[in-house]
Amino acid sequence: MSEWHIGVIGGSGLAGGVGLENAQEIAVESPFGEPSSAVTTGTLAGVRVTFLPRHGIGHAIPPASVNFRANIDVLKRCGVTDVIALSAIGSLRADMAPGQMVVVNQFLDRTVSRPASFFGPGLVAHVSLADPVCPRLSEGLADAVAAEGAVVHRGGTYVAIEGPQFSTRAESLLYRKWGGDVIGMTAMPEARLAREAELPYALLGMVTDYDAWRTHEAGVEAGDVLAVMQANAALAGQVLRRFLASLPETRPASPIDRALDHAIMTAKAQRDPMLVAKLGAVAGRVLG
Ligand SMILES: CSC[C@H]1O[C@H](OP(=O)(O)O)[C@H](O)[C@@H]1O
Ligand SMILES: Nc1ncnc2[nH]cnc12
Repeated sequence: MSEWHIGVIGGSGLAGGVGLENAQEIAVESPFGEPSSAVTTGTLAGVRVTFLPRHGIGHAIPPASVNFRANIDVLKRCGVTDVIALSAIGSLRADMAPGQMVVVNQFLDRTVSRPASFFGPGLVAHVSLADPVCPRLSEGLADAVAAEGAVVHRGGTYVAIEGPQFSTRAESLLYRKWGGDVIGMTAMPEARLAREAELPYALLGMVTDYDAWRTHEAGVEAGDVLAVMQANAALAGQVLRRFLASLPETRPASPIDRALDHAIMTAKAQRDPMLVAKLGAVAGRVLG
């Protein structure tokens, strides 16, 4: 068995899992509350994989109610070393067409109501988010998509909206002016929290629609998104399997494994012991 342990967060249309071998369902508790569901852990292409459906079983959890902290905490507790997030995304560009894949590398965060950090009063930390995704996971995923014969865009800026409504045409046009390439409702604060938990994170987005900026066309409907996702779910599984098969046996260290090295500001004597205890999985490496 390789040293990698990949956490896979499955988005819309992907709650059914990724076909793990020797799969076992485990309900893992988190001090941050209820995760979206129990995790399923098993192997794929000889690599340990732990799967979590972002919106819960049967897509019962809307984007703003996903407990992103609990989800990331639970993956960390399971011993995951790296996270691959799979998402349905709208396109803000003519050349990113439905059915194509985008390996996202930047974010514009417009979410407003979600706890976006594991840290807080009594334990202050500031991680760097300049480069919010892991380059080696991203490159490996993009190579796997290309090897499957699908169109892949290597990089793209994801606008994270609060939802649950899709955007107005004016918002969609504004996000294009801001430099947004794709749009979704879930990658933030997921990516922020993965970084705080020192988990390298990559986001494979499957383009399902053109959002609302093409003013001569009808706006996006959830049914359209799900139809494209259903058509692409098998491809997502094949890409994942190929990506896992491409991983070397040994996992070289990543700088993201040590994202908290210089992040914690609060003096030892001033730290809130309750919060320190809660952060055992996420930040135990640096909290001692
Ligand atoms: C079903 S359309 C909107 C829904 O799809 C995306 O979810 P995910 O990122 O989990 O695949 C989008 O962000 C919305 O939550
Ligand atoms: N156009 C869109 N806006 C927000 N989230 C989405 N998920 C898929 N398509 C989307």
